[in-house]
Amino acid sequence: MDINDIQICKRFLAGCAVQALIDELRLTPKPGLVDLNDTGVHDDLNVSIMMRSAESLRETFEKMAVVSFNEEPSQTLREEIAYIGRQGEQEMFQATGGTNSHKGAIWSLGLLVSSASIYRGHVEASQLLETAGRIARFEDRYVPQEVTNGSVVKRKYKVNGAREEAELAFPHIKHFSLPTLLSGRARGINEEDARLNALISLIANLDDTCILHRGGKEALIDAQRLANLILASGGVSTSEGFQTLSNLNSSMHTHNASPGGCADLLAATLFVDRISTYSDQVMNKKLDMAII
Ligand SMILES: CC(C)(COP(=O)(O)OP(=O)(O)OC[C@H]1O[C@@H](n2cnc3c(N)ncnc32)[C@H](O[C@H]2O[C@H](COP(=O)(O)OP(=O)(O)OP(=O)(O)O)[C@@H](O)[C@H]2O)[C@@H]1O)[C@@H](O)C(=O)NCCC(=O)NCCS
Ligand SMILES: Nc1ncnc2[nH]cnc12
Repeated sequence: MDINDIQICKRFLAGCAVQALIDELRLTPKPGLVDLNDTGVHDDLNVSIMMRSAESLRETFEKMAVVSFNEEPSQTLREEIAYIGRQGEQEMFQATGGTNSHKGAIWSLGLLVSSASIYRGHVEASQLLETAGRIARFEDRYVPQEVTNGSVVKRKYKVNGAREEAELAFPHIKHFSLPTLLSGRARGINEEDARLNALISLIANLDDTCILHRGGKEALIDAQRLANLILASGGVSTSEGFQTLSNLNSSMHTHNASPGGCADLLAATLFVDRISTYSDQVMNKKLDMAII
């Protein structure tokens, strides 16, 4: 098997993207979000709907990988991916019966799949993020001019949202969630807690338009304060950190708010981690290509 083969590369990258969505979904306990314990603040989503949504996106990510394979970032590529992404949004809505489960993830993971495919799957984290940012900065002339939850709160609260996060090459993944994940592992924390800490580092720092739209500024301030407290107490593995995680969950319920944007960026972080680990292993020739 050879990752330089376009068919293998598309299956590999789409497989990593869908797995990242499933890993995010299964991570438990997450504040306000759907997980294995409960549906958080969501009355129109649950684990099986979100699993269907994640699986429905496999073909979307495969198509994005195919058009990007060995290409250069360009406006044409950006518009091809956006077209495939809009079709993917329709697949998602069909799978969920009309609920928005993964719109932000189609955007962020789609750009990252495209970036990874440009390098045929062999790329380290910072270049993967930089190239995804370069693709995002090209204009999509066909983007629908619609009022979205994100566009409303971005104007109201003068914050950045999903588009700017990507155009800036995912600074919250680069500076917060990925280092938190890697340093947790290096300190010997179990994988679940390292991932939860990565999510908490996003909640502490990101202006999540999903929280702002549902709960307003107060919800975002409360979420960021409690998430910072968890990090200051040493993370979710400490008893104080775990208690504060429970307070953060209660606060999300009080505001009926959910960190959906942070969840998407956690999935994106897990994708970047998987691709860069794979790339390292190939470089060190530790990986048996036949097992991919
Ligand atoms: C550029 C786009 C991402 C569109 O962005 P915009 O901000 O205009 O649109 P939104 O509809 O608000 O979606 C953005 C979603 O991105 C996630 N997100 C939020 N904040 C951030 C952030 N700071 N950084 C990164 N990502 C962020 C978040 O997604 C999650 O939340 C979704 C649920 O949210 P919502 O629909 O608001 O749901 P509810 O609270 O339940 O509201 P109601 O149902 O009550 O109304 C969930 O999907 C999570 O994924 C934001 O929601 C890009 O999508 C775009 O260009 N779109 C145009 C169409 C297109 O071309 N698409 C193809 C692109 S490849
Ligand atoms: N686990 C989750 N729960 C609710 N919304 C989400 N958007 C992305 N992941 C989510």
